[in-house]
Amino acid sequence: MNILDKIVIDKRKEVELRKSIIPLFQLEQSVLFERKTNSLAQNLINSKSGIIAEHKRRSPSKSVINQSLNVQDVARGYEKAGVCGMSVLTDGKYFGGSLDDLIVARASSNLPLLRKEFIIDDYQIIEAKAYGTDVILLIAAILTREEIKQFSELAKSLNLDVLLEVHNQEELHKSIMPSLDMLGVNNRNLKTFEVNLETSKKLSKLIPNDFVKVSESGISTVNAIKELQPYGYKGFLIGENFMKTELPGDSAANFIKNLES
Ligand SMILES: O=C(O)c1ccccc1NCC(=O)[C@H](O)[C@H](O)COP(=O)(O)O
Repeated sequence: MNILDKIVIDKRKEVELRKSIIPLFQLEQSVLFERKTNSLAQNLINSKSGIIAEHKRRSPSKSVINQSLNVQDVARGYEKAGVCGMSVLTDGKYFGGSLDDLIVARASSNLPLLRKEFIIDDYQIIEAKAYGTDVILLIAAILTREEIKQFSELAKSLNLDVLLEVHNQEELHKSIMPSLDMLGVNNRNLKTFEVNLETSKKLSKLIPNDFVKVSESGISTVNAIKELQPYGYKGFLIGENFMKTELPGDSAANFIKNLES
């Protein structure tokens, strides 16, 4: 069984447990549920650099990235650096994240926040909104077309942006629909962890121009972004390259300075 299948099996159990602890109606009473959201897609369209910076402590492909930072400092640093949005991993078992990370990031910055999660149930979208998210991620590799439609339409009804992630042509063809805002190409194969930026280049011409194009994973140089921009990419999701440093905000600031110069 590959890691993605394992993550999804664990996630189903986790979500059932969460539902039994905090029922939906209680999530809908959160103060943040009424908050006016910020659009990541709009920020990317208006930006020259298009950086979405991630908070990532560890991952299945890289056991430890950085365990010593606090989310507040990371969020403030990213906002000061001028990123377009922040991605917050909320999975605990495989990435060491939590919904508390999302709350702390929300309290520390006004950036559009992406809940980076393996969404397999409506409940997680309501939860995302209740914890201050602006954007949800849907991963085509773990969802049917019907689920993508159901989840993206629910997210849009809550004024959340939707980033749909694909890794190959088949996933892309299955997923295209009007309820998506951004189409992300993950350069990492989530089943084998192989990373190749050519994936973004290859798939770019198949993505209709109605969607904001985002390239995700394995980006560590300004040159990589300069190579991807002519393919129509407006957003670049970067995790490890910033998080492996002592001051991710400063790394992001230098990166953006070099990109825009
Ligand atoms: O990063 C992993 O090892 C991973 C494994 C299995 C599923 C998802 C995984 N990562 C999630 C992401 O998409 C990345 O955290 C994100 O794109 C940033 O990537 P990077 O800049 O390479 O840290």
